[in-house]
Amino acid sequence: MRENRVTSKLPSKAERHRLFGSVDPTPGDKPTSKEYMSDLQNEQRNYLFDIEQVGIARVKHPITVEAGLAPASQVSIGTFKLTTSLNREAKGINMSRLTEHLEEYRQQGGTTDLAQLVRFAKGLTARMNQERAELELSFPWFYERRSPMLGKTGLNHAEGLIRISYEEGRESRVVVGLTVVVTTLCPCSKEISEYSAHNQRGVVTMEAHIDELDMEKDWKVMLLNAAESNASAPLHPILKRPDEKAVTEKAYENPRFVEDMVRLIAADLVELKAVRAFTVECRNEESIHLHDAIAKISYKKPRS
Ligand SMILES: Nc1nc2c(ncn2[C@@H]2O[C@H](COP(=O)(O)OP(=O)(O)OP(=O)(O)O)[C@@H](O)[C@H]2O)c(=O)[nH]1
Repeated sequence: MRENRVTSKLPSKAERHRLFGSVDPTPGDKPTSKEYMSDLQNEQRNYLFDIEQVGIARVKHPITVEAGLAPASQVSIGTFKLTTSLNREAKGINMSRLTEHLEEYRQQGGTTDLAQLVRFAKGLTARMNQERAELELSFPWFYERRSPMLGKTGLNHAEGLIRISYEEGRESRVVVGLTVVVTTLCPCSKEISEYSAHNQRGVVTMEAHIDELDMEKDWKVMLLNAAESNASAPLHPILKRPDEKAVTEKAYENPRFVEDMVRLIAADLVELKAVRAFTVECRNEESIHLHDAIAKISYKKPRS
């Protein structure tokens, strides 16, 4: 194969672009200033159907996360979905206003504070001149975790979720969620074996409809505790041998099926005053199968 070398003086960059197909702008007769441009989105006709949600998704954006566990504040990467309703008389939404709204929120120090995000969703209906708006935000949340015997701190992480639905004149619907990974040890395996018991990572996903924005406790810590305190054992970033012995024995002392996990966590969520309804799912990445074991409970508290 011949040596790959530039054999002559390189053409200028403009000549290179032409060589590769760039052409000059073609003069046209369409308006270039906004006020004279056609505005298809705002054309009013009967477009047959109302649309529940139209907007933008997978919008990556820095977000400040405040927490009841150290670190008290961190900048994380949020993934946003921002949508509004659209009546059948309108052709389209003014989509650029969604990211304009998000940019303003960033400049105001955009956090994951629930009351601020409800105000964000309310502001979206006004800016978009639509009846309903929905915000969905997922983000990794890092929290300090100390090892059980030697107190070695490191960072664990869980996946946070906030979903806010706003409609003028109605109570906002605020749903928070957390996906937490824990250790689960199989009760059947422990019961039937002379020694040992198969255990694995269990992925717990909770979503809770809450009705108190100024909650006295951080909802992330509440959900984290509901998952970890009912597991065979929590996970740690750093474990020295005394720590590893402690978590190994703790898991053996607390065997949990996926069914046990969702029932025990559901009991904790029922006891949480701020929680109005919830779903909890546990998915075990079974260490003795190529498949997972799963279980899910959905629950709605009676109206008090
Ligand atoms: N509604 C709609 N807009 C789209 C779609 N695809 C692209 N766009 C957006 O259209 C936007 C421009 O429309 P508008 O946001 O109404 O822009 P504008 O009318 O100049 O802005 P305003 O003065 O705020 O109304 C661009 O940001 C595009 O992202 C689509 O499928 N539906």
